[in-house]
Amino acid sequence: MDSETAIQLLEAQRQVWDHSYAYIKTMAVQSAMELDIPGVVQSHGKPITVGELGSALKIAPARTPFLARLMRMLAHMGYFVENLKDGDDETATSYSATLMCGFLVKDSPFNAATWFLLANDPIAVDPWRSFGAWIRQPPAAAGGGDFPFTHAHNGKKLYEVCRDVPRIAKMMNEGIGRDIWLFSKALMAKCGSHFQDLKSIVDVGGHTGTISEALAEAFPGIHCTVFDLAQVVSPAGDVFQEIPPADAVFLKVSSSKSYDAPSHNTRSDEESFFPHLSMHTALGELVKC
Ligand SMILES: C[S@@+](CC[C@H](N)C(=O)[O-])C[C@H]1O[C@@H](n2cnc3c(N)ncnc32)[C@H](O)[C@@H]1O
Repeated sequence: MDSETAIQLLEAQRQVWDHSYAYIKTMAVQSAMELDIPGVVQSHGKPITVGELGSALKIAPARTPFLARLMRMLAHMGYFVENLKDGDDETATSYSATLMCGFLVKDSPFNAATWFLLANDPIAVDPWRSFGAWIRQPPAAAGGGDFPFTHAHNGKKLYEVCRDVPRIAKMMNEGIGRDIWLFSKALMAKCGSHFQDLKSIVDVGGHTGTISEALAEAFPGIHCTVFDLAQVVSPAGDVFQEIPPADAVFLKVSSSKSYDAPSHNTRSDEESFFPHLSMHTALGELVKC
């Protein structure tokens, strides 16, 4: 083997190893949340050393080197800024919180813990586990509903699982609620003026009405209708049956793309796995910022 091939193979192997151990990042975030590390670092008010953090978390000194490794990992992932000290004493390294860290703080209005638990729940992970088995099966008869998700959940789509499993419904409602809170602030800050001439609007898949509340507060003249499924609001409806009349339909489009990347409105990966998202492309966007 020539040296160039050897180096290319080693690099390829490194990437495969990265993927083999990808779960470590997820587990590091989970451990940080369980220990409330983000809350302790943020409330400290200034960079906190690993030693101080260990004391605050009541961790035995013998275990502090493990805490140091966890903190280093979380810093590499973007949750903390690391301030290295000269010398070998890992416990003297200090850390301060980044914007990302705020999403893991318990009392934050945009805390992402529930979403994290949902994303790692067997309900979400099982479709991936059975993907190989599903894709080898002959396609189901026409009529829709043939997805890895439905295959893993006895033919049920995500919102049917939500309707039938209270634990998932609770996590979805809480997770979506926190997500919309932040989104509604960004929406009003970045494109609030798009709504000013409207007399009425219907928020399709509007959950419990957080966006409508923000709209009504900014533009008291707008009549907002929140339109969602029966397990979320009452009166309820199904977007595939009818949408109440209004000057405009508001529909937030989910995308896996970065907020900085140009949007080409293609089917996202999630859309293919979670059939409920197809309603987003079925109706298109009202507001493009
Ligand atoms: C991912 S949440 C999005 C909530 C909010 N619009 C946002 O942008 O954050 C999707 C919402 O669509 C609702 N939904 C799903 N299928 C629906 C349907 N067939 N008709 C009406 N609402 C639906 C769900 O109950 C949920 O509240």
